[in-house]
Amino acid sequence: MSHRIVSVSVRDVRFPTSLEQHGSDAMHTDPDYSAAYVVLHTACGLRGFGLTFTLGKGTEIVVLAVEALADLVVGKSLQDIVKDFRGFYRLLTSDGQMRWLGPEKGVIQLATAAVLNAVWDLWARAEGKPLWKLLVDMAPALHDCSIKTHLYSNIYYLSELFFFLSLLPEDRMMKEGYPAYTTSCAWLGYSDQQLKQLCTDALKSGWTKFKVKVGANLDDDIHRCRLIRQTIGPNNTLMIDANQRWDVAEAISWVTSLSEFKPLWIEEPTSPDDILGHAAISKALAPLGIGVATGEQCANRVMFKQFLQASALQFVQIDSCRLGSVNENLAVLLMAHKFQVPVCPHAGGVGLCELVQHLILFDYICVSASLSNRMCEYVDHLHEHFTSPVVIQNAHYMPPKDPGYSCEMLESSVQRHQYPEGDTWKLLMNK
Ligand SMILES: C[C@H](O)[C@@H](O)[C@@H](O)[C@H](O)C(=O)O
Ligand SMILES: [Mg+2]
Repeated sequence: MSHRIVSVSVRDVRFPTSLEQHGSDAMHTDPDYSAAYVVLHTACGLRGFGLTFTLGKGTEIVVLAVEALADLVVGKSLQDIVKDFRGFYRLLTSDGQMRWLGPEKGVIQLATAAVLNAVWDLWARAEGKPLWKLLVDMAPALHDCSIKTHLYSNIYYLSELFFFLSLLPEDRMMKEGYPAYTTSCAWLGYSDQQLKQLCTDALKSGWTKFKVKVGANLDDDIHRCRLIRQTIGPNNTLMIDANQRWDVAEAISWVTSLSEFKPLWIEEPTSPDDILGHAAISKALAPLGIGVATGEQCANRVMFKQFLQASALQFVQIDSCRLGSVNENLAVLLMAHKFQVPVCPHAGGVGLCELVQHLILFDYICVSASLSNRMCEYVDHLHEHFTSPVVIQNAHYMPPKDPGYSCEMLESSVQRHQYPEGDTWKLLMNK
């Protein structure tokens, strides 16, 4: 069957999460978790679903960017795309006029991710497999999907690495799942009472690794980290996340002041583009046993290449929507493996957990073959809007079984939350 793409639809779907301060951090104080939600329609009726994660008003710009890319997709058949997937990636990212907007960063890259996520979903559905399984079954052939440009020369030939892929049996993942940590107990806007209650509940459900937002006020951070450390005890894992709030020297002194709470990592301590700044922070914090994690705003593989080359991060946080979909994430997984730096994906938002679980399963089964110092982020928000929501058991992601990339939303949810015409928004605007 040809699976020719006959149309692309994209919708602006927003959830008013800022009302209860879900998702709040030192830089994003009123986040409404949102998605530019893409559906590819094929001549034979099969559909592919994709999205990119955004916040509130930003969504309308990403939607326009997806519409601008749609012409490059309509008329193509899935078979032709996957036969030369690398070429298709380059077609989307190298349009002579739209490339000026990035290249491969910002709004246009988020839009590329939404479209390509939908293509991968379509492919997995056409094969009748969950995406992670499609990737595992074709591991050596993935060479043709990954992005090689700008990775060559001083690092290695990406192609070489594909010959050294491991292939662990899937049984362990099917039985135990992939280890996760939770961020949704400790958003910056939550009260002490909320923090304590959510951590206590999470401990009862088997969570052992917790991330706390910091960066707005040092006294408040000391107070909140103390409260959480006391609640979770000395042996559970704590991470802290500043969402780019500091400059380099400030980051070092602030985190040093929080070192008594024994965080495993400081996430996004400074500008996400400041690679050498991250290297300086990494060096200064290493004696304290605190690593640097970053990636949720790392725009592309070339940035990751330099972070790795400069020893500027100790935890790679890939993102299923910030990078150019599976294609670019594959390149980053392989580079992280080459540098022996653990990958701990960024998730949460709306749909990011659903998407990235596929990539980290592939990483474990085919690339890293290790769980050492590795875990995938989880937040407990908005899963009820998906047709195949993530399954968490005892703080582990259980491998998805349904065909596709798990980001199809319930049509009723999309309609209710579409901005501005959905009922949720009409009600809020009339208040
Ligand atoms: C605005 C968002 O909630 C961010 O705070 C969030 O993605 C965060 O950085 C995270 O690591 O989960
Ligand atoms: Mg973060």
